[in-house]
Amino acid sequence: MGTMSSDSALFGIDNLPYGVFSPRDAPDERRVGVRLGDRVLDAGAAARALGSPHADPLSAPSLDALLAAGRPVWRAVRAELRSWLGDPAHRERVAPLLRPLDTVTLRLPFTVADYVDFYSSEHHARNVGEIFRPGGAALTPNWKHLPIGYHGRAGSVRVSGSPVPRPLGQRRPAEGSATPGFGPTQRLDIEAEVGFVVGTGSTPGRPVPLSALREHVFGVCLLNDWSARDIQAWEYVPLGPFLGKSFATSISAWITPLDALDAAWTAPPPRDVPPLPYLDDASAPPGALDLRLTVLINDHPVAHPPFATMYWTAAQQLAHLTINGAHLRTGDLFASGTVSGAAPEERGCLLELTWNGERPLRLPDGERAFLADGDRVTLTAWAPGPGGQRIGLGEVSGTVEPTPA
Ligand SMILES: O=C(O)/C=C/C(=O)CC(=O)CC(=O)O
Ligand SMILES: [Ca+2]
Ligand SMILES: [Mg+2]
Repeated sequence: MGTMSSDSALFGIDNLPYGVFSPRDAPDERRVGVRLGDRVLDAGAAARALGSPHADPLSAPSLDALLAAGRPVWRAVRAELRSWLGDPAHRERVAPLLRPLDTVTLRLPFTVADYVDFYSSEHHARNVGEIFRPGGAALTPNWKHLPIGYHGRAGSVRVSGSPVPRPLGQRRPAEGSATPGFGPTQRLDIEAEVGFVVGTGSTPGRPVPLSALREHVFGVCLLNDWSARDIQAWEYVPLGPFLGKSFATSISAWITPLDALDAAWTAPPPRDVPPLPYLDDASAPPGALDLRLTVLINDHPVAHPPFATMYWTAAQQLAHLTINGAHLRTGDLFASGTVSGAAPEERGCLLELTWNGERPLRLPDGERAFLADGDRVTLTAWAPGPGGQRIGLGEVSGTVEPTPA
């Protein structure tokens, strides 16, 4: 485990992210857990021991019931957890229900309903435009009018620590050949992103306004949208990413409730093109989140993407996702898009960091244009919390395995 994630200062009483764990000696069980420092509270057992009215959702084998319960319950449960874990009066009953993190296995914490991936970093979009469409406009004409996205494959979302086999696929025919290349991807990449987890669904036909974000979104996770650039570059015209991004998407095991991120809201970049009214956040409260990401390859930091620089916010993404009448369901996951800042060391994928392989990264264990088999990629992040503390967002990691024989 990375040293940052074991820093108990990042997971204090003002954080309390949710996950699902199996005790090491009972791998088939699934229990809702709440992280405090380097320990995990068996939340269902605590709720039963302390006579909580919310013992049912907390005793479920996933976060699904808690997500569906809605914001008043999310807030009530958080207040209870703060009291159980912070008030000395409860210490004796709660202490035996806190387990060291290294005695549990963390699981995918909720059932992923629909998965959407946005493309909301202007820096990323400009860089990728220059790399993939040289000579064309870096931004497509629609870019500043709507948050571009694509529907991904919910079933390929996996929890941190799950291996990522190198995908197989077609690539552009070699010069002078009429037949596409085929084989394990030669350009396996990462995309450092933030995922938003929907709790409360919405009504079909009723768009969700910007102001309703917090009624629907329960919390955030870290997300790595593993991408095969050679497969993607050949397949994606005209309908967009397909097999180049549907083989694996990894999320962190801990879902940080939005209620833990109150101190992290900040103003998004200036909107130089006024958006249509349903996307216009000029008079809305600050809609960007100040999350500081780090990308590590084999524990070596390679980038520090700043989430606050994203052009389109989560509220705008949700408003756009539903403007045609599409509705939200509990467990929907929407990802921010690759987080890239203005500076070269703030870029959230290897495609940009190495400029499509032209300028390989120098790591302690050799040069990397794209990922090698055996590489372990980790994303971590923190956010400002109350009183100058830091709120840890945990980590999402995955190790690249060779294509199965
Ligand atoms: O501009 C393109 O052709 C491709 C862009 C991406 O691959 C980025 C993507 O998946 C969305 C994102 O994560 O920002
Ligand atoms: Ca992506
Ligand atoms: Mg994906």
